[in-house]
This record gives sequence, structure tokens and C-alpha cells, in this order.
Amino acid sequence: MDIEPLELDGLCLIRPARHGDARGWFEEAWSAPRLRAAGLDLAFEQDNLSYSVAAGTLRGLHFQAPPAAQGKLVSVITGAVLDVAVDVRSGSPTQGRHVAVRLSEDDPARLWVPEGFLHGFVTLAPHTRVAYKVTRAYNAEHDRCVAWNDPDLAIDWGVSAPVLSGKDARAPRLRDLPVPFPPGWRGKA
Ligand SMILES: Cc1cn([C@H]2C[C@H](O)[C@@H](COP(=O)(O)OP(=O)(O)O[C@H]3O[C@H](C)C(=O)[C@H](O)[C@H]3O)O2)c(=O)[nH]c1=O
Repeated sequence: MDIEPLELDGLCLIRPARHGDARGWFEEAWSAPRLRAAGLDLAFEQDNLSYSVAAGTLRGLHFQAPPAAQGKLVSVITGAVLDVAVDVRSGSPTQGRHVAVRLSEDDPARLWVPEGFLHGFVTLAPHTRVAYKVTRAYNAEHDRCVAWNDPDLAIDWGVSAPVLSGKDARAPRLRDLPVPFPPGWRGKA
């Protein structure tokens, strides 16, 4: 397994070894001891799986507000996505900046998104399945969304008219929300 830190503090790509043979391949999708040895002591409460029929389906930008904030370990089972994480930690030197990475069934890379980030993805292929582990269970009361096309975030999703849920189509701009992760907030992971 190797870990590739990304330019926003805390964000990284985690690539488990993919052991190929004539049948296909095997990988340890998640290993607590291997991650702990690499300095990532992560505990998860829930596994999620989402299936999107069409390419150009955009889910996001989402986060759970404290005290239900979630860290997310995101992987693609089938298909491919452009996965986006936006730093919204008050006082972070990279607050407001984002990273966009391609995740696909052909690459073992997973994206680790700590608490304090908005998260979303747009599918790059039909019949895309995204599996992700979260550090806290779903909490509808603290579930929040931000407009995918918020001009302050300037994210190039590569699509102009994505398939959206009603909730995401009506999402507010970040500036119109209460500060999601206020000064002094400290995450779990
Ligand atoms: C997230 C979640 C949702 N739900 C229910 C609530 C709705 O009735 C239905 C669809 O929820 P939603 O439209 O929020 O699903 P997505 O748009 O895929 O949301 C996810 O997409 C982005 C990429 C994320 O990072 C979040 O993990 C998550 O918000 O599933 C649950 O029962 N449990 C859950 O943990």
C-alpha cells in the first residue's frame, strides 16, 4: 500500500497493492494495521455504496456539520468519477481551495477526505458504483449541501448540465451557509 499526500493538508490518495494473476486480481480494500503503520489511524462507522446510471451524474457538494462531521475514504467499484474535495476548515491556509482527482475501477487509488471538507463527484462513465467508508454514521439533521457550481469555489467539473438530485439542484452557495467548521473546531480524524 502506498500513500500520496495531496496539496491540501490531510487529503491523500491511498493505493493498496493489487495482486494480479491469470484469474484477475486481489487487494485488501482497507487495512487498519497497514493504515495505522502509515500514520492514518481511522475508525469508520458506516460503509456507503452509490450507483449512478448515467455518466455526468453529479452528487455533491455535501458534508455533515459538527458534531456529525464525517471523514470519507472513497473508492470506485465500477466506472469512473472525478472526485472533488473542498477545504472549508476555518483558518486553514487552503480554505476555499479544492482538489479534483480521477478515481476509477482500473486504479486501486482511494481518496481520503478528512472532516472539514465538502465532498462530491461527477461520474465519467455509465453504471458507476462508488463505495466509501465514513467515520460517523449518517445524521440527516446535520446533512448539508453546497451548490456544485458555487462561483466562489470555481470547480471545473467538466460538465455544464449534470444529472442532479432536487436537493443538489437547489443547494445554496457556501457564503450563504453558517460557517461549517468554525475557528477552534477540531475533527476526530
Ligand atoms: C448519505 C446518506 C443518504 N441516505 C439516504 C437519504 C436519501 O433518502 C437517500 C439519498 O441521499 P442523497 O441524495 O444525500 O445521496 P447522495 O447524493 O449520493 O449523497 C452522498 O453523496 C456525496 C458524494 C457524499 O459525499 C455524501 O456521502 C452523501 O451526501 O439516501 C441514507 O439513508 N444514509 C446516508 O448515509
